Amino acid sequence: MEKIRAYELSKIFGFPSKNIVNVLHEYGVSTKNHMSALSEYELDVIFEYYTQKNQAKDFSIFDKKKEEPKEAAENVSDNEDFTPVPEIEVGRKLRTVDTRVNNVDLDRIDDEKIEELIPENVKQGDKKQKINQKKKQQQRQQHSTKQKRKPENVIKKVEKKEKKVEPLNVLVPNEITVGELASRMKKSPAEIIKKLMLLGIMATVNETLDFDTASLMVEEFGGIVEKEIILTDEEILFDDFEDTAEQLKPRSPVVVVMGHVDHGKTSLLDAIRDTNVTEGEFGGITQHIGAHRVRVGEKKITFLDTPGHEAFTAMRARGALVTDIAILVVAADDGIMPQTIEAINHAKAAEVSIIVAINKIDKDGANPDKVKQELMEHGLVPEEWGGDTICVEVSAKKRQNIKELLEMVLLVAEMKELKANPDRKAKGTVIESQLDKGRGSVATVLVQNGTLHVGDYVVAGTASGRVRAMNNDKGKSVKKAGPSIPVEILGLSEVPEGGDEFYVVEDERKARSVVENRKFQEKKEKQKSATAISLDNLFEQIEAGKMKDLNIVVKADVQGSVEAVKQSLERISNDEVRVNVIHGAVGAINESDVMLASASNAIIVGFNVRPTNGASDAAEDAGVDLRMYRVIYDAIEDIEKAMKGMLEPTFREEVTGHVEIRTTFKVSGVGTIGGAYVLDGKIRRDSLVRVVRDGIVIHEGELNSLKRFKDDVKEVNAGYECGLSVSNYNDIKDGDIIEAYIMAQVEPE
Ligand SMILES: Nc1nc2c(ncn2[C@@H]2O[C@H](COP(=O)(O)OP(=O)(O)OP(=O)(O)O)[C@@H](O)[C@H]2O)c(=O)[nH]1
Repeated sequence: MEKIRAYELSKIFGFPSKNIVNVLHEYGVSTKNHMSALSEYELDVIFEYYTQKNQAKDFSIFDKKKEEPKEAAENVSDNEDFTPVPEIEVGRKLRTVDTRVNNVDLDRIDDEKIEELIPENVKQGDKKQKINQKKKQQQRQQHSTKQKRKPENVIKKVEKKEKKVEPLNVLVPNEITVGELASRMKKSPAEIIKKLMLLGIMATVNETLDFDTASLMVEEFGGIVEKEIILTDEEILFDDFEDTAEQLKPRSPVVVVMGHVDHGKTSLLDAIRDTNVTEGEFGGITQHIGAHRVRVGEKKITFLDTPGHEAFTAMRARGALVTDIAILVVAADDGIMPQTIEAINHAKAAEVSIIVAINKIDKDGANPDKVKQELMEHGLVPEEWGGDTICVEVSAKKRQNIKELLEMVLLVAEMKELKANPDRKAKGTVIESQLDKGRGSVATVLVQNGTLHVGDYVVAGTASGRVRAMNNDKGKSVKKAGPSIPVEILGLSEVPEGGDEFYVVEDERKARSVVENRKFQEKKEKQKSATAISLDNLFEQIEAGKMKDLNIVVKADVQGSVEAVKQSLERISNDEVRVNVIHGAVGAINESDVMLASASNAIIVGFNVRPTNGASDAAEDAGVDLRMYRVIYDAIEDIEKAMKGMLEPTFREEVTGHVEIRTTFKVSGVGTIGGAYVLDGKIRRDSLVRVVRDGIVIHEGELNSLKRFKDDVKEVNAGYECGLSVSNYNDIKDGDIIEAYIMAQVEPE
């Protein structure tokens, strides 16, 4: 057991430690001072003492602010907030503790301890009684051992016992304060606090306990735990029951197309649509509603129309998990490119199955084997090479192998055993939405479970309303839509956001109040700064048990650094936190990186690279922590320190502005002078500077000179031209960006 010292206990109670020492002195323990570790017995004495003193009152003993009249204080309770104890003899007082109130647990202070405490003169009289009691007890025990041999007696005894100590059923919610738990357990908070202390948990009456700790307390006192489930209005309204195996029916897969720019995502989607039309599907041309369905034999596949991983991750960032399968398009003449890698990592982070479409095989330079080789390097091993990644060689342009690709999609879908229950109220995700002049709020929703009907009352984000009309992807008006079916719905009060979850609800009035409440909460959330993960709050989040994985996005100037950083970072995982590099690539930090980090609660670590302007803004909006380093060792050290709660951010750089070099000229004896233009913010003569070329930092240092026309100046603001030179660096070129920054002291929080 962890020992608690007198002063620690006094802190929990909120009064001077001398009070504790005084109480102990009063009860015959005289060797104690405020640093003394307290034995279990001494804790018993103190807790009983204060439990007794507060029996008649409420639990305000723990309310430090509550003031009692001063004159009520006596020597023991000097400066205490408590009702004073009547002045009676020590021996009697202890006996008072033992017997006065019926909820004091007599077993907890054993006879010997009481004996030790009772003064000799009092003991004399009591001793006989005690000995008699002991004898009687022994006799009773012997008697019962004899009886025990008969099984019927055993049963009787058990029954008797059960009748005697009725265990108390205690409702325990996910979180409960010590005070509330005590009242539910019909105990005093002091008793609970003491028990917690014996388990090494220091808690005050207002401290919140989690379900496990609270349950343990109930069990320790012989009670029975009943889990209390508190349903929110939304939970009651949305009726989120689990479907049984019999209710679940197969549903079609939902697919997204991703890949590098110009590798043929749009062409492939067009080709897929065409296959469908030429097969004579009724309804003709697909309307643009944000998603469409194609028929392959007896089955159907739902495609999301917006290609690219940005849209996909933006949706995931909002908590929406809509896709089952990602088709990764890789041009056979170009191979794996940066956005292909991004797409792979985005799909992996979302745990979506990947099928590779090796496109443009009709082209002369097409080399599908090279693509497969490169895929292997990124953890996707083609099936024909012994892995489990299906690769289909296609030509979107020539419409080659499109059907085979679709069949593979169905195959993967079949393996995933995608199911939903069509016989319940619909639930799904908003794919797209807009305000139409004539039709009002128009939203494309993907039904993910249940069936949506015209006339249903729907809540989507902060919008709600009755579905007035529904159109499918062929522009046809429909009355209902089941799982995996995208439909355009009219009738919502407002325009919901893409990625919003929608539910059909029964109680319209309640639904409106839920929506109102959501709007209010949303406002509050916006006011509250986002609690995204950062190195500064990492330790707190680990401590609070909120962090099990530390996700990191790594961007660096060269591939070698990406790999080195990845390996070194993953090696610093410890028992509490696993460090995962979810994406690593070469180049400036872009908005897509920030989106991935935001969706995966990751931090971004950059080596010799800078964020693009859009990325900096996006990171600030989303509360994503961007950390830039020049040396790998510094990054490892920072993250290690942050994991141990030892990071001391004393200085932090603050970018003051960006300057573009527009022309350069060499001056003998001085070096290269840049004719420049301040793009944003300002640059100061004493600024620290970084020379950035194509998003990569190529030099870091100080300014050598800063001039307007011929004059030296202290600073130049945005919109003005200037001349500058960088100390010890003469290689500045047209188009370079000079990032000016200062090191600002960070106030400790
Ligand atoms: N030869 C050949 N060209 C193709 C094929 N698929 C697409 N292309 C061409 O590649 C170019 C890019 O195709 P898109 O479908 O626009 O590519 P994307 O990936 O959607 O491009 P973004 O939307 O800009 O990211 C176009 O000129 C297409 O005609 C193919 O199978 N063979």
